[in-house]
Amino acid sequence: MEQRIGLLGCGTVGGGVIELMRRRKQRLQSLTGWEPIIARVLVRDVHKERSVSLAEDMLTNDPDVVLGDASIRIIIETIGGIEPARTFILEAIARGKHVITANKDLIALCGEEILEAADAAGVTVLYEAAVGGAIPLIRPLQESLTANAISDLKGIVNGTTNYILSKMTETGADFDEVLKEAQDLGYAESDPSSDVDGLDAARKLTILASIAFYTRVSLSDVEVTGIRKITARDIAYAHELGSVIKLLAVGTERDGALTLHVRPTLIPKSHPLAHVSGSYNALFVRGDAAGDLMFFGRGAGALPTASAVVGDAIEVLKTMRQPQNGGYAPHPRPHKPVDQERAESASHYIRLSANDQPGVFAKIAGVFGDHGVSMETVLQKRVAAHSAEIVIVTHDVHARHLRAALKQLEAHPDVTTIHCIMPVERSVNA
Ligand SMILES: NC(=O)C1=CN([C@@H]2O[C@H](COP(=O)(O)OP(=O)(O)OC[C@H]3O[C@@H](n4cnc5c(N)ncnc54)[C@H](OP(=O)(O)O)[C@@H]3O)[C@@H](O)[C@H]2O)C=CC1
Ligand SMILES: N[C@@H](CC=O)C(=O)O
Ligand code: NA
Repeated sequence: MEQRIGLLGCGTVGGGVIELMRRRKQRLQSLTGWEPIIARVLVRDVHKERSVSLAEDMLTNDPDVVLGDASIRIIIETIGGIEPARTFILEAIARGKHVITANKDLIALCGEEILEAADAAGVTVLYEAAVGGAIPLIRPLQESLTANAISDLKGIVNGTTNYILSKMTETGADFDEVLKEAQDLGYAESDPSSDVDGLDAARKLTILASIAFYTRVSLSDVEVTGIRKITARDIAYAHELGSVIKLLAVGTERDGALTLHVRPTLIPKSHPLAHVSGSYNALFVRGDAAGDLMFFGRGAGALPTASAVVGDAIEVLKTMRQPQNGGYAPHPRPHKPVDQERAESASHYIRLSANDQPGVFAKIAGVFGDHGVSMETVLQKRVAAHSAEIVIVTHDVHARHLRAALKQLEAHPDVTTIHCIMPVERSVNA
């Protein structure tokens, strides 16, 4: 029996969904007992060239044609952003349709509203593609691992920035040029500043942390630093220090309080996350019963993302008579305070420029010493007449002490600029 599906959006991900559903037509039928058909496709511009061939009468730019079609019981949303995606999804739910979405912006910001509406309407909303593209993360966290108290999430969850940093490291390529490549490959968001400024990763951490720590985390709870300030010089210094730079999303729970960060981080080359390159993503999870787990795979791109969307579609088709929600909202969850000050002490990388005169380094070292910050490694290079660039890797230091030392250095007459500050990840064997 046919099961008609409405697709909202037919760009990188939507095109991939159509292609993969065509490829797996027989399997979808035998697995679910339904014959799923993409019946209608909503786009902005019906005349635009598409990556997949579509019958003319499938395409529309009128949302009512899709949402108002009572024979369509499943909606797949691949438009992105908050509006009009939110309104379309809420309308679909109100009309009793199941929803699958790849939209992390929307789930991170309005997940509660959407999943409560779905719960009330008795329909299913799934969003495996929203975090980590092809990597199964949402379902393992909310099903296979729910018996655990999860204490740590740490990973690379943005393909665009990982592609940019990998290419800058491997080929010395220029930031703008590599960003353009990531856009051409379909990895970047429609506004790539979401990727570059760390917001996309923060949205994904919001979703992951809410599920993993069994609470409700807001996007504003996440401290975010993007990769704009990372230059070829930092990448070269990282190399000299036996490390690479990655944009890490980190969430921890200690004694019932959370810390949530997204920031560029120096990672030793011996660390497993150092080898996660290009559009690949990886997530390390620590549970009290399961111990340490590592998830790895393609985090962006048409077919990797479609893999997760179509996987969700199969789940919806299989369970259409037994709605089961995405697990993000339906039950009240304990409130857990976010306390970034509880972050454990960590080693830090600092690159600064200072006057190249006798005694200056001793003064800088003195400021660090006054705040209890001790140095593990120091690199110093003369970059121009009277100007030296100094890279300091500290021993483990609490953020409060480092902030105080840096504040004093910012005002120091011999320090011209503090270019870059990043935490340093310890080697797993350390
Ligand atoms: N690209 C990736 O690797 C991944 C993307 N995602 C998420 O998937 C979603 C889609 O991303 P992606 O496919 O890359 O985006 P694209 O920009 O490639 O595609 C967006 C599609 O939505 C359509 N659209 C945009 N605005 C409207 C509107 N107002 N009304 C109707 N249709 C509209 C566009 O129509 P038209 O074609 O006519 O312009 C286009 O077909 C986003 O939420 C993104 O975050 C998740 C994981 C990975
Ligand atoms: N822009 C995102 C796409 C997938 O979520 C990324 O680069 O990871
Ligand atoms: Na996923």
